[in-house]
Amino acid sequence: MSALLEVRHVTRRFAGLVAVHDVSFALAPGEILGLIGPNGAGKTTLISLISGTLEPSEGEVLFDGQAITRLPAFRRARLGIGRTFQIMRPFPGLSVLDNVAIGALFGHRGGQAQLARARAQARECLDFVGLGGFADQRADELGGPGRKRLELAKALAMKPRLLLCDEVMAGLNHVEIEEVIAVIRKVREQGIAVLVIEHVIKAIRSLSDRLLVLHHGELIADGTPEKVLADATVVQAYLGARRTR
Ligand SMILES: Nc1ncnc2c1ncn2[C@@H]1O[C@H](COP(=O)(O)OP(=O)(O)OP(=O)(O)O)[C@@H](O)[C@H]1O
Repeated sequence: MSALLEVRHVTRRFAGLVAVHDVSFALAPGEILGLIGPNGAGKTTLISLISGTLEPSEGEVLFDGQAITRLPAFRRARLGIGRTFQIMRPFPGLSVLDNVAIGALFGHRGGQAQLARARAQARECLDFVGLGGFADQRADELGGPGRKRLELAKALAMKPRLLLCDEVMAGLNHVEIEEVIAVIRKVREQGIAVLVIEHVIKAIRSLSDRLLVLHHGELIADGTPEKVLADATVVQAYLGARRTR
């Protein structure tokens, strides 16, 4: 199957620091790709280079065969790239529903033109992630697990073809993690490609079709979870220092 996303020899420097160095990979429609690596390895930077909140210093990003390397984030969102943020900042005074409706208004292909329709679409997304019962609550009244789901619902409301998830399971308990895994699997069943950054190894192992490992900004492994998690370089660089929860 041809790639939906292609990252070609992408490098990103911040002054003297090379956060991402010569990274290349491709992602097919409906594929779930896990991205792991130690703190500071460059994972969030890589997602930002794909979503457009950062531009690469070198290299190219292609979406559906089109170069998007220099497109601003809102244009990429309209092409169908949605993301969640590690640091969650819902609009605090707005309801949970309206936080998601904003995504529906500004998302894929210009989004829904009218607020009523955007709200209807937002309601579907809240049901999809299991937050339907919280629609009318203020967003800042949600607890941590609810905010993670809200991030997912906001990204899904933009009707993405590619969903970038930045640590949507961090801080969740085992039951909550299983619930989020089920949501991401349902997302994939709709043919949406998913790139997931996660430190919870057990979750990423069961969820991912393929795993990438970043270390000091370099891609040190790309393959099936079984192969990658048994790789001696990966064990030494990352897993050795962690408990595989
Ligand atoms: N805007 C920035 N300006 C300067 N340095 C940055 C910036 N963003 C990230 N960095 C640096 O780039 C490196 C990679 O950071 P990044 O946040 O991408 O890592 P990460 O793998 O997502 O880490 P974590 O698992 O802790 O979230 C780090 O050394 C970080 O300090």
